[in-house]
Formats: sequence, C-alpha cells, structure tokens
Amino acid sequence: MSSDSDSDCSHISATPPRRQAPAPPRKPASIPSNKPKPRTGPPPAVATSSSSLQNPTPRRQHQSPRLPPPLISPLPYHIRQPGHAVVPEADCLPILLPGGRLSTSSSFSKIRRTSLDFDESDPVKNGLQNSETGSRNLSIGLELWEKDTVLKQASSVNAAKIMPNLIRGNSTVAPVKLQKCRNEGNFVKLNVNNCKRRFVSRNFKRKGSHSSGKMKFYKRSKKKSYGESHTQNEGLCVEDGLVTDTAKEKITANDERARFNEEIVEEAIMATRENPSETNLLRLLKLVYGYDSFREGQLEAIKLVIERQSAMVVLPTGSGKSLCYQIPTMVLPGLTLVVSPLVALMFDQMKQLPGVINGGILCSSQTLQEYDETTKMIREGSLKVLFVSPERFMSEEFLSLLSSSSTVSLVVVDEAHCISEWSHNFRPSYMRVRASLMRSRIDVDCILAMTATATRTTLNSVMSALEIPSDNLIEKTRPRENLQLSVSYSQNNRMKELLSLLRSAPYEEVRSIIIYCKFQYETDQISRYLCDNNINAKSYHSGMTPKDRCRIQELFSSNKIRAIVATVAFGMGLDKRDIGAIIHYSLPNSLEEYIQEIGRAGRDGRMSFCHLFYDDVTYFRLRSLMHSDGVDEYAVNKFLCQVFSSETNLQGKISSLVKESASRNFDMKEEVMLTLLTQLELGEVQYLQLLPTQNITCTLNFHQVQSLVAGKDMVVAVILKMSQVKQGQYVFDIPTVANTMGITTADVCNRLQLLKLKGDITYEMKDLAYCYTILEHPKDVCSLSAQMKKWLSEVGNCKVQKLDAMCNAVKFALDGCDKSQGCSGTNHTSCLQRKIVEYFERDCALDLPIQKSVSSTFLRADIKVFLQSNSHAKLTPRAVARIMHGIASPAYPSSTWAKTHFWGRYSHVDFHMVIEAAKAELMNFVGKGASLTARIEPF
Ligand SMILES: Nc1ncnc2c1ncn2[C@@H]1O[C@H](COP(=O)(O)OP(=O)(O)OP(=O)(O)O)[C@@H](O)[C@H]1O
Repeated sequence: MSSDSDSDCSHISATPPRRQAPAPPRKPASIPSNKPKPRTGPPPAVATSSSSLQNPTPRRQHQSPRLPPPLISPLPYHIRQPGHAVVPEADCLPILLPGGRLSTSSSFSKIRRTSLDFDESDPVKNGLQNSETGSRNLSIGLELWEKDTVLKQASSVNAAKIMPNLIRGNSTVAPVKLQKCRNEGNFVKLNVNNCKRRFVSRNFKRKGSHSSGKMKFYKRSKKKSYGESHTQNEGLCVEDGLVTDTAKEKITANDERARFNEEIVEEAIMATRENPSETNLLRLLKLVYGYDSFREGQLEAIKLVIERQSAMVVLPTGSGKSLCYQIPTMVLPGLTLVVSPLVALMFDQMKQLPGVINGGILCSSQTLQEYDETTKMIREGSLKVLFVSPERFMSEEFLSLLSSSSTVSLVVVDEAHCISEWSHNFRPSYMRVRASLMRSRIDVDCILAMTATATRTTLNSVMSALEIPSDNLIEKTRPRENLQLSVSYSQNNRMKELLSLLRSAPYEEVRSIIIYCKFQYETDQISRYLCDNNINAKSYHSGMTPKDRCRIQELFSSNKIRAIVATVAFGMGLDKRDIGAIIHYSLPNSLEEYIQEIGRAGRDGRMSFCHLFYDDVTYFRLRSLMHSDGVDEYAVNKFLCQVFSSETNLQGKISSLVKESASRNFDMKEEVMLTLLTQLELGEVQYLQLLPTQNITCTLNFHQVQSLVAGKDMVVAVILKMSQVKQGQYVFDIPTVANTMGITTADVCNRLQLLKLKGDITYEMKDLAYCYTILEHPKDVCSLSAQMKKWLSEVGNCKVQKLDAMCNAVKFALDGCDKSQGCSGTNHTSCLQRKIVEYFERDCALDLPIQKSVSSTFLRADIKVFLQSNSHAKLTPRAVARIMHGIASPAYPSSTWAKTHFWGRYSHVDFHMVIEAAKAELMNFVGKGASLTARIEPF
C-alpha cells in the first residue's frame, strides 16, 4: 500500500489497492506529495499519448496509470508558491502511539496505516458483523475519548472499506487487525485562550454543564454518528470481537494518554506562538492533523495571518483552505470569527474543527437558549472559533457584544467572492462585510478572505473592500490534474444519453456521482428515470425540506445512493472524497460554477470524470433567465420615492417596506430590492440604516377587558389608539406603534410576547418587511435612480458575459478544438483547461466573444399582435421582452402570462433586441394614442 504523504484516508479506501502514482516530474521522489493519485483504471485524460485518450478504459484493479505532467503551466500572474514544506528528518517529532508511547516516525498516517491493517476480502467480518456486535462491545473508555475524532477516523475507514467507490471494484474488504485505537490525533481542547478552565478535554467537558447551543447540536450529531458508526469504533477498539481491557483500565489509560497528548500539543502551540517558524508549524500540523506537509498555499497563508497581515487565499475546492485559519486560530490569542454564507456550511466546518479548537455557531435557526449559551461562551472567552452569517456579523447587537466582551484576532471571510457584485455568487448581505467597519467596530485588522474561484475583477473588488494588500494574494486556480473533462452535444433525448453515458466506461465503474441540472423539476424527473433503469439515484434541490435534504446528503455521503441529481443547491461544504464523476446535464452559469462543481470530484486524488451535455436551447434559456433581475430606471425611481416617501421621512424613525407587495408594485425581485437598500446604506452616502427584517402587521385579540390591559400597559394604550378594528380584532402596524412611543420594534414585540404569556392577549403577525431608518434624503432622486440603474445593468451584463464565457469554452471544445494537444473524442481536458486559465487571467469583463443570438423579422409583428390582444394590460418594454423570453416576474407571473402563445417564443433573440423592438411598438401605440385603451407605463 502506498505511503502517500497525504494521510487523507485514501490509503484505507476499499477501492482495490492502488499503487502509488509515480512522482510527478516536478518533484523529487522523496518528498511526500499531495499530488493527485490516479484511480486505478484508465489513464488520465490529460495523458500526452493520444491513444490513451481515445478510449479511456474503465478503472481496473492493479493497474498503475501514470499521471502525466500538467498540461497547463502555472499561471503567469502572481502566485506565491511556497512548495511543499516537509519536516526535516532531524526534526521528526515524537508522535504519540497508542498507549502513550512515543515514536519518531515521520508520519501519523503511517502509523495509522500499519495499525489499520485491513484485509479487504471480507466486508461482513470487517464492518457489518461488527455493526451487530457494536453496541454491545463499546467500552466506557470510548465514551471518555474524543468521539468526534474517533468517529471521523472511523467513518472514513469504514466508508472506504464497506462502500467502495467503484461498483465493480470487487473490493475485498478487510477484517481488521485490531490493535490500536483512538489516540491518533488530539482529543483535547486546549486552553489556548487563557480561559479559566485549563486543558479541558472535550470528553470531560461534556460531563459538565458548560455547553453552547452549538455544542449541543454538535453533541447530538456526534451521538448520532456514533450510533451509526459503531461498526467503525468496533473496528478500531476491539480485538477479534472481544473487548480487550476492562472499562476501568481504559479510563485510566485514556486519561493518561489524553494528558500526555495535551501537553505535547500545548507545548507545540506555545513554541509556534513564540516562533512561528516553518518547523514549528509543521510540528503543529503533524500533531493536530497528522499530515506530513502543507499543501500549496497553506503555509504562506498561515504565516501571513500569524504575522497579523490580511491575506486573500484563492485555492481550489478541497485543497485545504480551512487549515489556513485553523492553525492561526490555535496560535493567535482571542477569537476567530468565520463569516460563512450558509448555515449548513457553518455546521460542516464546525464538525471539521480539530479537537483542540473549541467552536460555536450563531445562526437564525438557533433557539434563544442556544443563542444565550453561545454568547455566554463568547463573554467568557472560552470559544476559539465562532461561525456567523454576514447578516448576523454586521448586526448592531452582535457587534456590541463583541466589542464589549471579546478580543477578536482574526476575521475569516469564507466564500469571499460573495462580497463582489462582479462574482458569480454575489450576496447583498456580504456587501456589509468591510474592513473599515471591522476596524472601527471590533478593532480587527487581520482579515483572511478565502474563495475557490474568482476572476481578476472579483478579486480586486474583494481585496479593496477588505483592504488586503495586493502582495498578500495567494492564488492557485489551475484546474486539478486528476479530472478528465469531456463534452458532447446533446441531440434529441438527453435523458437517454445520460443513461448510456452512465452505462458506458468509465462511468459504469464509478460508485459515487453527482448530476447537476438547472431546474428543480428536472432533478425529480431524471432521478426517477434513473431509478426506473436500475441506477440508484435521488434528487436534491432547495425546494425540498431541510430534513429531506439532510437525509439525502447523508445517504449519498455514506454511499447508500450512487447518484445524486441536484441543482446548484447541492455540494457547498461537502467533503466527500470518493466522488468519481460529475455530470452536467445542463450548462453551468459560469466557468466559476463549473470549476466549483467539478472540483467536488476526485478529492481522494484518483482519476475522476466530468462530462457536460451542451445544447443551444438550454443556453438560450439560461441567457434569458439572466435578465430576470433586470429593472428599468423608472422602476428604480418609483422604488426610491417609496423608500423616501413623505409618510416615512422622519429621520430616526423606523420605516418599512413589505416585501411581497413592494415586489409586485415595482415588479422587482426581493433580492434586487435588498441589493438597492444595501447600496443606499453602504454606498458613498449613507442614506439609511437597515434594521432586521420582520413581520410588521399585527392582528390582536384581547382576552381581558381592553381598558384594563391598557391601563396597566402603555404599549397597549397606544396600540388601541393606532389600531383599526376589524371583526373585533385590532390590526396595527408595529413600526408605527414603536415610532409613536419612541421605542424599538423589538421592544413592542417583547411586550406583546409578555402579555401573551400572561394570557391577556393572543396575536398573529404577518407582512414580512424590510425595516430601516432614514439618515439622509437624496438631493436628486432622479439622478440617484439613474446611477443605481446603471450599476444594476452592469452587474446584470457581467452575469450574461459569464454565461457566454462558459458557453464559448464548451463550443470551442465541441467545434473549434483541432485535437492537436491531447484532446480526443469527447475528451477535451486539455483545451477546456486552457480556456479556464485564459478566462481567469483575462477576466470575464474582457472581450470574450459573445454568443450571437438570432434576430427575427417576425419579432416586431408578433409584439404588435401581442400588444393589441393585451391592450387592457399595463405593459413596459421590459415586461413585453420578459414575456417574449418566457421569464416570470413579480408583476407578470407565469401562472397568468405563460398562457399566451408568445410566452418564451423569442428566447433565442437577444433580450436587449426584444426590449428595443417592444419599445418601438409601444411608441407606435402611444403615437396612435386615441384609439388605444392600453395603459402603457413610461419607460
Ligand atoms: N496539508 C494537508 N495534507 C493533507 N490533507 C490535507 C491538508 N490540508 C487539508 N487537508 C484535507 O483536505 C480536505 C479538504 O480540506 P478543506 O475542507 O479545508 O478544503 P477547502 O479548500 O476548504 O474545500 P471547499 O472549498 O470545498 O470548502 C480535508 O479533508 C482536509 O483534512
């Protein structure tokens, strides 16, 4: 078995034993490498021999294909490449062996390998049998050990053992030679933050009362996986199915080992704090994670952050970005804040924290009690890492909690591209994450921004918002070398084409596959079709309940389903190492999205396969949808007038805008309204301050005599004055009551809650609204509207260009590639990689040729007919263009407008051309004025 430097558990995969990939020519053979290891079977697509490319043979056992040198040379722009730092032989640190003995072996992973000597021939013996006896045989000692770490190790062991990635892997799963258990890695939480409790082992800590809400979740989830994974624990702890020690002996031994371990880790942390040298950092890496060397970019990022310099890290998915903040977190005093875009991602990251780092989460799905417990830990200084959403991070309440109670050493902005409106994934709430605000509010200077994909423009805007010096950019966006990229035109029946792809080499051999679709209905359709054809598949999309999504992700992660048919909603934070194929059923929206999605394959280093089906219809459909966020200047103007309307223009008072009705009135998506409001808050002039969104209309019933309740409570007295009585119920607006009394909306809500608890009233809330206070009125609303409209259009155009760039890359592979540089058949790894590198070098905003859409001579005539037949409707050029493109909008829903036979008829024609045609036709209508009944909005 190979002794790969990357102790990622791939060495204990159930996939047939793989020989070590020959060392890439660039690196000396003796250096432990993190280079991808090929899957057994087909030679990698990027192989230089074209014959090997033509018919990629399926993964076979006992072959040792060679990974060719990368076709793409390193990027020409600034990349800091520290190379792989390796522990010098002389500096090999003592490693804890089970039983507390020390070894100077250079690798934890080696120890693991010898200790986990799987005979891969007997899955039953190895895993399944153990699962039955599992719960019986678990010792008390195990309870006291760090379940988290044990389970992590165990689950990767077992998943690999029992669920080979290759269907026909014929993997012989080993019985376990069970000698050692549990003490690899570190199982203690260190007192690296100088809090009162010193070196509290997580196990012992759990016995105490001190736990955050998050920790509760953590415990629960661990308990669950503990139950599920008891087979693995058994595998690790039991010899021939028998418990080897008494529980008592285990407790003592474990106790001693834990103490010993604590001291070593603490000593390593202290040494690194005093001298953050490469040797000390490597020592820490090895002790805490068991890894021999840093991956490209990691060491440099870690060093910068420990020196308290802000840094921008652009590393591919799965390349180990988390370590770039986890190690500095151990070394730096105080708290590390991680701003993360998704709650699920926070929980995933939290689970992946090593035992030495005490982590917590603050998110909206927590109960009040969980929230209180976490904030208590922040105040006590016993948390080292806190995950928060951008919304929470920039909230007044949170910032004042931090500034009053905790020293924040580092802010990590995960998925930092979301800050930039020029990225593929802009999030308005991320706009609030700015260096200036962090400095002034929580006194933090050191920011680590991390992303897997960003163009030059995106990087520039992120780095400028976070004030990261250009020298501190650590970037490696070269596509991974163990991914074979192929594309084909989709002809008539794409589902059939997908099925035959899955039934042909090399896909037929792949155990774990993600199929990406664009639309939710497609995922259901396709998964059903695959199941009907004996392929175990499930769909996944954001329309499903969180519980179902979670269940399906778990089934996929534990290899109980072969294929997951998903929208873009699936995969963020997923760290499943043995995904062997990614299939794009539809074109991704951008090359960034494509890279991110294919980056989920082959994390175990084995050769993996990525296929994309292209068809023009989908491209045009996607291009149409890119325009669904677009707005007209007059709509922006109307919106701004409402925001600054006379009723709510009292400075310092709370104003509100009900999301649903405003969205319909202005024909603007809710995200677009939020983007505009955020711009009004964060632009050059701060016109307003956004408050948390909340339901603002309250319908109240009294269960006591109203005057009695009002007599006792001023809020109720005001409510009685401000309410409309409808069928005996009192209906009022929360901000109005708050403004009248000069209190906050939260105060009003708390008061109502109290009265409800006392049984005096019951009430219901509705109308979710954006709330804000106006700080300054714009001098010229018209020019502000024009400015904002221009900005929104540029953002929209950028999205279209990204799609065009994606399409161009694929079309080049399909039609333009002369197959002289390693491409053959449908395999276009070489030319697609070149296109990707070019794109990230040159940027999307540059002169990538845009796919020309067809013009149509019938367009104007059809628009004319459409206008005549809908003369009763209120129409604008944009509304007409949307209907012709088949794009629903808040004021023109598909439920009404999809009935017209013009719906989507011109989606192949450039959207702006359709707007122009609609404008001209509407002008004609206006010109003929008198005979028209159509109410035409100004444009
Ligand atoms: N130096 C290293 N040597 C070996 N394995 C490593 C190293 N650093 C990280 N890893 C492993 O690589 C895997 C991916 O790491 P991580 O989740 O941090 O990647 P990421 O870049 O954050 O991915 P994503 O973009 O998907 O969030 C983890 O299993 C981690 O333990």
